[in-house]
Amino acid sequence: MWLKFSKMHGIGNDFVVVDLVTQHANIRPERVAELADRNFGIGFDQLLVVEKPTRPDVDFQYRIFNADGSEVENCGNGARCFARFVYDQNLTGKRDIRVETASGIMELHLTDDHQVTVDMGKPELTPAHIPFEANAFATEYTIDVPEVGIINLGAVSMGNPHAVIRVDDVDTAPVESWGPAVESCAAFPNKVNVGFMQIVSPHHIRLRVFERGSGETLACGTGACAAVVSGQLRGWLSQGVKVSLPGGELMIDWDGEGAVKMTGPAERVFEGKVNL
Ligand SMILES: N[C@@H](CCC[C@H](N)C(=O)O)C(=O)O
Repeated sequence: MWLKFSKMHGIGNDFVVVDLVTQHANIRPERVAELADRNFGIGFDQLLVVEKPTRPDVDFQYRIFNADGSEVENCGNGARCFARFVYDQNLTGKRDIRVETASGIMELHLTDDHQVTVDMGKPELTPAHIPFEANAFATEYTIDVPEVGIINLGAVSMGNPHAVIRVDDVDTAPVESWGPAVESCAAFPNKVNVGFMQIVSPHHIRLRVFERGSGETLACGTGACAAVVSGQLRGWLSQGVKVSLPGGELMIDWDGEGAVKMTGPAERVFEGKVNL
């Protein structure tokens, strides 16, 4: 069955977005992986699915599939595109939208200046909840990664798991080699997204992210939030941080205790029809 979709991106992290409120389909992981292929499919980092909510206090259910077909808990850049999509497609008239994800409730706000601010919720730092193999919380952990060696990292969940590694220069960071090795190391039983963070100043970082299930992307919203949380906890950053990613910039605000706020753009590229 042919379904309408929108191709969108949030600073280069690109998505196919499908409305399953007014259309019907079963999502099959192997079909998602075929469509994500940049030569033989449409090409995308994640497939975002809009569904009816399962509870009365939210507007939609938001489901996320990585390029390898795995369903995951959260996607920050996707959340901004989700808000733009449901508003532009007239699925809602609200500019403040509540969605349920596999990791909890998110609040999305379409601003007057064509940006989207997302309340990403509180970061989860308890190792067992990330999940990460450690006896107790620490702002920094030292682990031995096969093929890499002993490295220091921060571990944070923004609904999905992130490792944050500080580097001197993101341009020369070993993203292609360390990324997959850390992603699949035993310390993260559900695998992990791997961020490489360069501190420019207490209010500015540069970041590259090797995403679990998708590889390096031009931007990762949850990765930007995790990097800022980790950088603040490790004493390198102050509240209110500009994050420069290969595809553009995000503003991340965290008061050190509560929810993380992320602000950035969301763009529609084209529309099409696909057989899911
Ligand atoms: N691009 C996303 C994150 C998508 C999910 C991630 N690859 C995972 O497996 O957790 C973002 O902008 O946050």
